[in-house]
Amino acid sequence: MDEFDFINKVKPTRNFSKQVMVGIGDDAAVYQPTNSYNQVVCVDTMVEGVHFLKNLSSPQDIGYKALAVNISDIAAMGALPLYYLVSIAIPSTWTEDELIQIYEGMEELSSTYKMDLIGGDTVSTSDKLVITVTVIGEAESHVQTLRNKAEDRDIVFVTGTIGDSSAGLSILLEEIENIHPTIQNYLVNRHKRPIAQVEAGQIIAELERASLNDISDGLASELNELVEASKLGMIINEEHIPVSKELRSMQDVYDIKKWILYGGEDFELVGTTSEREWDKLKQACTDRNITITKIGVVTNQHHNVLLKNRNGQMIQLKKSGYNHFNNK
Ligand SMILES: Nc1ncnc2c1ncn2[C@@H]1O[C@H](COP(=O)(O)OP(=O)(O)OP(=O)(O)O)[C@@H](O)[C@H]1O
Ligand SMILES: Cc1ncc(C[n+]2csc(CCOP(=O)(O)O)c2C)c(N)n1
Ligand SMILES: [Mg+2]
Ligand SMILES: [Mg+2]
Ligand SMILES: [Mg+2]
Repeated sequence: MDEFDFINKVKPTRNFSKQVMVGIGDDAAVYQPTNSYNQVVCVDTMVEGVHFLKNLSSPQDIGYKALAVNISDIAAMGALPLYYLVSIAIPSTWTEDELIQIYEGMEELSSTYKMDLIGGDTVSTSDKLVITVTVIGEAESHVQTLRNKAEDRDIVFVTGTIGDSSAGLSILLEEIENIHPTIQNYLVNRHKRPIAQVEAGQIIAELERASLNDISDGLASELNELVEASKLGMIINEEHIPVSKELRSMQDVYDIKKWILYGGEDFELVGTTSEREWDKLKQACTDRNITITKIGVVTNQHHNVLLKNRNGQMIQLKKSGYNHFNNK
């Protein structure tokens, strides 16, 4: 494979945005930001063996997810994704065709948001494939859906359903078996092709005040990030955490609770807003067919995340979940 030839192959033939002055082909990309918008930038990396296994995910799925997880961070900032850059470290175990398919997976998702690929980097590596995606987005300058914006008595909410991705991973890794094929397909797809909650993020961005986070490391971990940043506490009602009918159907045989609380990679949004604004948020989401659920309340009485379980007992939800250097 030739480095320059490869770059030419992944170079887009056209840009959606007229604000891109220089895309792929020079030392850096140049784009003109929109007046009165803030630029919002994030980067997340996926590593073969850590975030995906080559024999269990297609190259398209890997590309799709590498971009989706970054769009999810942009959504959590109440912003819209515009541009992306891709850095890829390639070992000899990957063919050029497979690499092009990774880009096809990203292109499939980026075209739904009309995002432009404006740059990146291509290097060789000795062992595992590493893909790093940077996404640049924009939000109107008043938007501030930050982790430290929670206040006493806020409603804690979450979009979608929680735990599916992690259960899907357990199926992929053959940690569990004899699951009905329809349920398997649903859960594995939730793991391989997470849907970033951009539209929900846009609705939340228009509230007077909201704290927001996306769920990458697990619900317990992200809730703890919100309370740490806001210097408050939370009481979460376990029975109110939304769980898909597919995951629910497994509860008699498997411990679905560990997937729901600590699994991660749901890429749903979790946040808080005032009681008054909650009704408005719920209605706006319902109108757009977006699932959003109240799961608890913020309190200034302590600095922990407490979970009221099905027996009415309060337990502390620790910040455990996915941690690269200290897992489980
Ligand atoms: N190596 C690093 N150097 C500089 N900043 C970093 C580094 N790693 C993380 N950060 C910053 O730390 C903050 C938290 O990063 P983190 O990766 O935990 O968030 P996240 O992307 O929402 O979570 P996840 O990576 O699980 O999706 C972000 O502001 C991020 O830019
Ligand atoms: C093969 C394989 N083993 C384990 C996992 C689970 N996993 C990996 S990283 C992560 C948290 C988010 O990552 P980050 O914090 O880097 O954004 C999770 C839950 C997986 N996806 N694939
Ligand atoms: Mg990150
Ligand atoms: Mg995040
Ligand atoms: Mg992230």
